[in-house]
Amino acid sequence: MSGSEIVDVALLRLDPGVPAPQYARDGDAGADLATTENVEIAPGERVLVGTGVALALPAGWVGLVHPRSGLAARHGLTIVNAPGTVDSGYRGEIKVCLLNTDPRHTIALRRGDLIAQLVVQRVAQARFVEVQRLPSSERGDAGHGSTGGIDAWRSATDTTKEQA
Ligand SMILES: O=c1ccn([C@H]2C[C@H](O)[C@@H](COP(=O)(O)OP(=O)(O)OP(=O)(O)O)O2)c(=O)[nH]1
Ligand SMILES: [Mg+2]
Repeated sequence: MSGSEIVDVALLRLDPGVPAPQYARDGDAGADLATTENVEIAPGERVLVGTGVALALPAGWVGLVHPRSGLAARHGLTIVNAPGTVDSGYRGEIKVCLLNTDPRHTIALRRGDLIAQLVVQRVAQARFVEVQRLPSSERGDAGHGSTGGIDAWRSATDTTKEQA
Protein backbone atom coordinates (compact mmCIF):
# COMPACT_ATOMS: atom_id res chain seq x y z
CA MET A 1 0.00 0.00 0.00
CA SER A 2 1.99 2.96 -1.24
CA GLY A 3 2.44 5.88 1.11
CA SER A 4 0.97 4.05 4.08
CA GLU A 5 2.76 2.74 7.10
CA ILE A 6 3.04 -1.05 6.87
CA VAL A 7 2.67 -3.25 9.93
CA ASP A 8 3.12 -7.02 9.88
CA VAL A 9 0.11 -8.80 11.37
CA ALA A 10 0.14 -12.57 11.88
CA LEU A 11 -2.89 -14.08 10.14
CA LEU A 12 -4.38 -17.50 10.82
CA ARG A 13 -6.84 -18.70 8.19
CA LEU A 14 -9.33 -20.81 10.10
CA ASP A 15 -11.33 -21.34 6.90
CA PRO A 16 -9.08 -21.20 3.84
CA GLY A 17 -12.18 -21.58 1.64
CA VAL A 18 -13.10 -17.92 2.05
CA PRO A 19 -10.98 -14.94 1.00
CA ALA A 20 -8.34 -13.65 3.40
CA PRO A 21 -8.54 -9.97 4.39
CA GLN A 22 -7.72 -7.97 1.29
CA TYR A 23 -7.27 -4.31 0.36
CA ALA A 24 -9.24 -3.85 -2.87
CA ARG A 25 -7.15 -0.89 -4.01
CA ASP A 26 -3.87 0.77 -3.30
CA GLY A 27 -4.44 3.37 -0.59
CA ASP A 28 -7.55 1.72 0.87
CA ALA A 29 -7.82 2.09 4.63
CA GLY A 30 -9.97 -0.99 5.10
CA ALA A 31 -9.18 -4.60 4.23
CA ASP A 32 -12.37 -6.42 3.27
CA LEU A 33 -13.48 -9.32 5.44
CA ALA A 34 -15.51 -12.24 4.11
CA THR A 35 -18.21 -14.26 5.83
CA THR A 36 -17.89 -18.02 6.23
CA GLU A 37 -21.64 -18.48 6.27
CA ASN A 38 -24.65 -18.74 4.00
CA VAL A 39 -27.19 -16.74 5.92
CA GLU A 40 -30.42 -14.86 5.41
CA ILE A 41 -30.98 -11.78 7.56
CA ALA A 42 -34.61 -10.74 7.93
CA PRO A 43 -35.59 -7.07 8.27
CA GLY A 44 -34.52 -5.81 11.68
CA GLU A 45 -32.66 -9.04 12.47
CA ARG A 46 -29.05 -9.26 13.64
CA VAL A 47 -26.72 -12.19 13.19
CA LEU A 48 -23.18 -12.90 14.31
CA VAL A 49 -21.13 -14.28 11.43
CA GLY A 50 -17.60 -15.63 11.25
CA THR A 51 -14.89 -14.32 8.96
CA GLY A 52 -12.64 -17.38 8.97
CA VAL A 53 -9.62 -15.45 10.22
CA ALA A 54 -7.80 -14.82 13.48
CA LEU A 55 -5.04 -12.24 13.95
CA ALA A 56 -2.24 -11.37 16.31
CA LEU A 57 -2.12 -7.59 16.16
CA PRO A 58 1.05 -6.17 17.70
CA ALA A 59 0.71 -4.38 21.05
CA GLY A 60 -0.15 -0.73 20.44
CA TRP A 61 -2.37 -1.54 17.45
CA VAL A 62 -6.11 -2.17 17.12
CA GLY A 63 -8.35 -3.60 14.41
CA LEU A 64 -11.63 -1.76 13.86
CA VAL A 65 -14.41 -3.66 12.08
CA HIS A 66 -16.37 -1.17 9.98
CA PRO A 67 -19.42 -1.62 7.76
CA ARG A 68 -19.03 -1.39 3.98
CA SER A 69 -20.76 1.68 2.57
CA GLY A 70 -22.04 -0.02 -0.59
CA LEU A 71 -23.89 -2.71 1.37
CA ALA A 72 -25.18 -0.07 3.77
CA ALA A 73 -26.50 2.21 1.02
CA ARG A 74 -27.85 -0.54 -1.28
CA HIS A 75 -29.19 -3.04 1.23
CA GLY A 76 -29.25 -1.34 4.66
CA LEU A 77 -26.66 -3.80 5.99
CA THR A 78 -24.72 -2.43 8.95
CA ILE A 79 -22.85 -3.62 12.03
CA VAL A 80 -24.55 -3.35 15.40
CA ASN A 81 -21.41 -2.39 17.33
CA ALA A 82 -19.71 -0.44 14.53
CA PRO A 83 -16.84 -0.14 14.62
CA GLY A 84 -16.12 -3.42 16.37
CA THR A 85 -12.91 -3.41 18.38
CA VAL A 86 -10.37 -6.20 17.87
CA ASP A 87 -7.90 -6.05 20.76
CA SER A 88 -4.25 -6.84 20.13
CA GLY A 89 -4.43 -9.71 22.62
CA TYR A 90 -7.42 -11.37 20.94
CA ARG A 91 -6.60 -14.65 19.20
CA GLY A 92 -10.08 -15.91 18.39
CA GLU A 93 -11.93 -15.73 15.10
CA ILE A 94 -12.97 -12.22 14.11
CA LYS A 95 -16.76 -12.15 14.07
CA VAL A 96 -19.14 -9.53 12.79
CA CYS A 97 -22.53 -8.69 14.28
CA LEU A 98 -24.50 -7.75 11.18
CA LEU A 99 -27.84 -5.93 11.25
CA ASN A 100 -30.37 -5.65 8.46
CA THR A 101 -31.83 -2.16 8.85
CA ASP A 102 -34.06 -2.49 5.77
CA PRO A 103 -37.71 -2.48 6.85
CA ARG A 104 -38.87 -4.79 4.02
CA HIS A 105 -36.16 -6.88 2.38
CA THR A 106 -34.30 -9.93 3.62
CA ILE A 107 -30.57 -9.85 2.86
CA ALA A 108 -29.13 -13.12 1.57
CA LEU A 109 -25.40 -13.55 2.16
CA ARG A 110 -23.31 -16.27 0.62
CA ARG A 111 -20.14 -17.79 1.98
CA GLY A 112 -17.22 -15.70 0.70
CA ASP A 113 -19.19 -12.44 0.43
CA LEU A 114 -17.20 -9.44 1.63
CA ILE A 115 -19.33 -8.11 4.45
CA ALA A 116 -17.14 -5.76 6.49
CA GLN A 117 -13.76 -4.05 6.44
CA LEU A 118 -10.95 -4.06 8.95
CA VAL A 119 -9.05 -0.83 9.63
CA VAL A 120 -5.76 -1.37 11.47
CA GLN A 121 -4.63 1.61 13.52
CA ARG A 122 -2.21 2.57 16.23
CA VAL A 123 -3.85 3.02 19.58
CA ALA A 124 -2.75 4.39 22.95
CA GLN A 125 -3.72 3.21 26.38
CA ALA A 126 -4.53 6.06 28.75
CA ARG A 127 -3.20 6.38 32.22
CA PHE A 128 -6.26 7.78 34.00
CA VAL A 129 -5.09 10.35 36.51
CA GLU A 130 -7.88 11.29 38.90
CA VAL A 131 -8.17 15.01 39.66
CA GLN A 132 -10.61 17.24 41.60
CA ARG A 133 -11.00 19.76 38.76
CA LEU A 134 -10.43 19.55 35.00
CA PRO A 135 -8.48 22.22 33.10
CA SER A 136 -10.80 24.68 31.35
CA SER A 137 -11.39 24.62 27.59
CA GLU A 138 -13.17 26.71 24.99
CA ARG A 139 -15.95 24.10 24.60
CA GLY A 140 -16.43 23.43 28.25
CA ASP A 141 -19.42 21.15 28.78
CA ALA A 142 -21.26 22.19 25.60
CA GLY A 143 -22.10 19.13 23.52
CA HIS A 144 -24.89 17.04 22.09
CA GLY A 145 -25.88 19.53 19.38
CA SER A 146 -24.51 22.73 20.89
CA THR A 147 -23.30 23.87 17.46
CA GLY A 148 -26.69 23.27 15.82
CA GLY A 149 -28.76 20.42 14.45
CA ILE A 150 -30.08 19.53 11.01
CA ASP A 151 -32.32 22.59 11.02
CA ALA A 152 -29.47 25.11 11.44
CA TRP A 153 -28.55 25.24 7.75
CA ARG A 154 -32.21 25.09 6.69
CA SER A 155 -33.27 28.09 8.74
CA ALA A 156 -30.19 30.02 7.60
CA THR A 157 -31.09 29.43 3.94
CA ASP A 158 -34.90 29.53 4.26
CA THR A 159 -36.18 31.87 1.53
CA THR A 160 -39.92 31.30 2.15
CA LYS A 161 -39.92 33.99 4.84
CA GLU A 162 -38.51 36.54 2.38
CA GLN A 163 -41.10 35.59 -0.28
CA ALA A 164 -44.01 35.88 2.15
O1 LIG B 1 -16.73 -6.75 15.92
C1 LIG B 1 -16.02 -7.39 16.73
C2 LIG B 1 -15.72 -6.93 18.01
C3 LIG B 1 -14.95 -7.73 18.84
N1 LIG B 1 -14.49 -8.93 18.43
C4 LIG B 1 -13.64 -9.73 19.29
C5 LIG B 1 -12.24 -9.14 19.37
C6 LIG B 1 -12.23 -8.40 20.65
O2 LIG B 1 -10.93 -8.31 21.16
C7 LIG B 1 -13.17 -9.23 21.49
C8 LIG B 1 -13.86 -8.47 22.58
O3 LIG B 1 -14.54 -7.39 22.02
P1 LIG B 1 -15.20 -6.26 22.94
O4 LIG B 1 -14.20 -5.82 23.95
O5 LIG B 1 -15.78 -5.25 22.03
O6 LIG B 1 -16.41 -7.06 23.58
P2 LIG B 1 -16.83 -7.22 25.11
O7 LIG B 1 -18.28 -7.43 25.10
O8 LIG B 1 -16.26 -6.11 25.95
O9 LIG B 1 -16.14 -8.61 25.45
P3 LIG B 1 -14.90 -8.90 26.43
O10 LIG B 1 -15.49 -8.92 27.79
O11 LIG B 1 -14.41 -10.25 25.97
O12 LIG B 1 -13.88 -7.82 26.21
O13 LIG B 1 -14.16 -9.74 20.60
C9 LIG B 1 -14.78 -9.39 17.15
O14 LIG B 1 -14.36 -10.47 16.74
N2 LIG B 1 -15.54 -8.62 16.35
MG1 LIG C 1 -14.12 -5.71 26.07
